[in-house]
Amino acid sequence: MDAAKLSSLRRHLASYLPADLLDRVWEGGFCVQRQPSFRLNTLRLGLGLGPGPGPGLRPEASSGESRRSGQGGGGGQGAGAGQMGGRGAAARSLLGAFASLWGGASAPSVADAARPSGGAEALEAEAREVVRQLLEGFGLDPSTPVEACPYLPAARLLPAACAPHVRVGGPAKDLPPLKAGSAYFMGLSSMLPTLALMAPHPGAGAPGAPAHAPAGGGSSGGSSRGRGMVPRAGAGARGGGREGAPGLRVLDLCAAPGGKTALLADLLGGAAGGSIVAVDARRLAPAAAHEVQPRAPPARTRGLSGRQWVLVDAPCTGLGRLQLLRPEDTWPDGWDEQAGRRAAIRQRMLLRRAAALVRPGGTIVYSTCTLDPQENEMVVAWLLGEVEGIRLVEPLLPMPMPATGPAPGPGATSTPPSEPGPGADCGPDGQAQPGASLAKPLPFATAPRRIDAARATHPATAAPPNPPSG
Ligand SMILES: C[S@@+](CC[C@H](N)C(=O)[O-])C[C@H]1O[C@@H](n2cnc3c(N)ncnc32)[C@H](O)[C@@H]1O
Repeated sequence: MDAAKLSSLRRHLASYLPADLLDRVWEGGFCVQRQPSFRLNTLRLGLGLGPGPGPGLRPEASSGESRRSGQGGGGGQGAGAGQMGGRGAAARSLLGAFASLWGGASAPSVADAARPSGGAEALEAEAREVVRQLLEGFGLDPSTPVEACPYLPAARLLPAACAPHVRVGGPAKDLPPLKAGSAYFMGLSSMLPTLALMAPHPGAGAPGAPAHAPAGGGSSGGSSRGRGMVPRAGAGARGGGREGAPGLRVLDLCAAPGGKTALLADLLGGAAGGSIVAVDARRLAPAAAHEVQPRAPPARTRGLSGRQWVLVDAPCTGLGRLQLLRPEDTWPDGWDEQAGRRAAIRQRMLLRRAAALVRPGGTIVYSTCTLDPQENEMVVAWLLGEVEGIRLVEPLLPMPMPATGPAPGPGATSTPPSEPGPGADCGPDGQAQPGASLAKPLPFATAPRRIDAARATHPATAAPPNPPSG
């Protein structure tokens, strides 16, 4: 990138990032090799395992792994969990809820119940073997402790020492588990959009409460009588599982290359009557659309049929990735001053389409991997002004939601940018930042916004303006 473009990129970032954060983003992007500790914080990676018989790698210790309890205290050891401060108890109970909802040790999920006998053990053994091969491949002691991921039972948090080995396009891709497709690397922030689909939100009623607030009900948040997509902590315990999952139909509107689709399939693998339809403008061989059916339907279906989620993991300028780049990386060569504006037009088109497709009572999650408010807050504010009967809800995530950027514009029916949720503060790629202050929240690169469709008022079917090419 030439000097003129670099300075215009810096001016652009300075228009919405606080100066100290801008410095950190900038340094992280271009001088990362001189700041290895920062890089290590932002590259605390989860290891997803697939394909497997189900989502059930329990967050329990296996040989060489740190032990974690399931319910409640289970969240105490995860990324950033040590910096929960006054929010610690809430965070622990939330993480406990996530763990129990998704197959944690104390509460088998629907998928756990459906898994063929021996499946969990087989997957556990596979996880150990994958971890061993990766650590060996990185030249580390294969008995190095590896933590379970509190948000996804079928994942592991690799030790920070692995970070230098797993950069995009780095040598790790040639290690056997990755070549064989039995594992993939995923930044924790990449899990957030999927978690946001499933997370409860403040004001979510008890199971059995009305599915959603009345149409046009104004802001959500604490006053909402709506119901989260998953039960609250403790609900759906043993023998129950994910009450929100049965009958779920998920449309993954921007699916390629498929990281979040795979995560969704992991998490919903055993849900009765559920399906994921994943589409993308990019053509993937042999076809552009894939339907993923649950692997093993459970014996019985619990209520809440026909729930619908739409995930819009939109194409964007990707400025959040600055943090992850090394000087030799060529990106963001494609960036120019109009890139955000062009991306926003396409994002609006996609969100409008999602709003037309989602059923009343359904949920849209919108996410990007950019820091630019014109592609984030402003796009969501636009949709809220454009479509009646939808509202923004703040999912309770085990990692905080973004709290920066301009408030939504006039006409928006939304909550203001949220306080960070329980958990640790986050860096620009959404990773936990040990030692960062909760009083000064940082933005996410991947910043999922969840929009609930309360009633059947859809935008006109007329297509929005064509997005510019490129
Ligand atoms: C950020 S990527 C999605 C990443 C993906 N969700 C994952 O987790 O692997 C955005 C995707 O949107 C796709 N896209 C762009 N315009 C689109 C459109 N009009 N309809 C559907 N997909 C589109 C791009 O091809 C790209 O694959």
